[in-house]
Amino acid sequence: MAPARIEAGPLRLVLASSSPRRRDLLARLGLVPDRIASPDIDETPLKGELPRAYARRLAVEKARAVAHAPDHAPDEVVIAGDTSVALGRRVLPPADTVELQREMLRAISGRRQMCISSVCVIDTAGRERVKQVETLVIFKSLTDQEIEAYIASGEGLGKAGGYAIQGRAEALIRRLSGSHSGVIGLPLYETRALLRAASYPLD
Ligand SMILES: Cc1cn([C@H]2C[C@H](O)[C@@H](COP(=O)(O)OP(=O)(O)OP(=O)(O)O)O2)c(=O)[nH]c1=O
Repeated sequence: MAPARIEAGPLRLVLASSSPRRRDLLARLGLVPDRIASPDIDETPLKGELPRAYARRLAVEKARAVAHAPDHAPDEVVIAGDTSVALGRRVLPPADTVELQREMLRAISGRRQMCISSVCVIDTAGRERVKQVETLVIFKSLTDQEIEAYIASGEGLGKAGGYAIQGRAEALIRRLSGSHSGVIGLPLYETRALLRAASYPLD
């Protein structure tokens, strides 16, 4: 008698992110995570760490933190991301205060900045795959009045670089080249490719 074939059950998707934006971006791929986990990792850049390496490391560490946690199940595919804003060699931190936000908006005004978005997917065999996309963002030269009006909107507070492209900031952006979804938090093209490579069913 032929041995019974063990059918693999459906895979479960775990979003390793506390960001509601990443959940919304997954929805644009028709996906609803089976579980959402908040990775608790130290996001301090290493000494001398450049923005690309930083964004990549954070996406991987967030995914690993969830994939290696005791409540991780063998049928779970884990996805995590990181979005960092780089001005030259400098990673711009989240705008935790209005003062810091003002300082960053002045610094990025009229200058080229790179939004680096990394995605890491860990499949059920524990294999890690990472993709990174860089998006060039150039704001117009901002007047003090424009900066204060933007700050007063409250939109960019807490966000990397002090702005959120998904709101009114886009009206101040002269040029964007790369991945719009990547700037918000999860580049859809790369995310789809990584999930497919991890055998997660996607059209
Ligand atoms: C530049 C930019 C950043 N952001 C946000 C997304 C994130 O809050 C932040 C980047 O921080 P992340 O560390 O990538 O994400 P997070 O801290 O929100 O969530 P988690 O670590 O749990 O996955 O900047 C925007 O929403 N829009 C933008 O245009």
